[in-house]
Amino acid sequence: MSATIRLENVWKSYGHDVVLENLSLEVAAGSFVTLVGASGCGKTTFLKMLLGEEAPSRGRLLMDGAPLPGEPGPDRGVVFQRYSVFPHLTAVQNVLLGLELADAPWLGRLFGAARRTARAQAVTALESVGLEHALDKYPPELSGGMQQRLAIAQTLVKDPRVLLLDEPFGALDPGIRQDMHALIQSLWQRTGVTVFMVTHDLQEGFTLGSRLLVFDKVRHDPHAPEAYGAQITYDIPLDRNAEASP
Ligand SMILES: Nc1ncnc2c1ncn2[C@@H]1O[C@H](COP(=O)(O)OP(=O)(O)OP(=O)(O)O)[C@@H](O)[C@H]1O
Repeated sequence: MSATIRLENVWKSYGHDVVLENLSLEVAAGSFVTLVGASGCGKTTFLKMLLGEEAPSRGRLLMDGAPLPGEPGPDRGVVFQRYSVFPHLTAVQNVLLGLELADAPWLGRLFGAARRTARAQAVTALESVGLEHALDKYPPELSGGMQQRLAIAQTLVKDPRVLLLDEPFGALDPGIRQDMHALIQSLWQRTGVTVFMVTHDLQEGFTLGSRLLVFDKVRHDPHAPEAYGAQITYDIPLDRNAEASP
């Protein structure tokens, strides 16, 4: 089940440095929101707040009407541009670890039948991203695109309600990117998860999602560049039957 996200007058500052100012937004469950904006305007900070890694300085963040948990949890999955996977674990062990940490957070291990079930889930997740032939390979033996597929499987296996993607394809070659676009869209259509994806590629932003948000700093004080933060300057519904239906 995917989640509705609501921001009410959200501000984020680091000390005196205002990064994001007064964001208000309602995102329907099952939306695919792409985020674009100049470097340093706070897109990653926005994702970190949704993840629960950063708290808003002011305002409220709600998931399905309830305050968003103040720490990361399995209901919100994240994939970064790089380094999301553990190099010393095989593909299947990487995915299994995510499940073990979610289900047995203190021990970090499952045993017996629970472990066998978790392993089967991990294999299914790897199959869903096209890595069925690489179950026992280590990340350094995988291409960049395959590593990102692994990172996506590691996140999807926990059946998140919100998927946060921070330039997940930014480091990949154009041909591989096309394959990844097809993959992420089919996963979105199949699961109906609510997606937020940061990208530097405007075309990617326009073609992948169901809604495009542009972040920009519109207020400037030349004597105090840190006094104002970025706002959402464009909120564009894209021509794609809005939400995915799971
Ligand atoms: N933990 C932190 N402490 C202090 N300042 C921070 C912290 N994290 C981010 N910032 C500042 O917040 C601003 C926004 O950073 P953020 O990474 O969110 O931007 P971005 O839009 O994702 O940039 P890019 O597109 O280059 O990845 C930057 O000025 C950054 O220096």
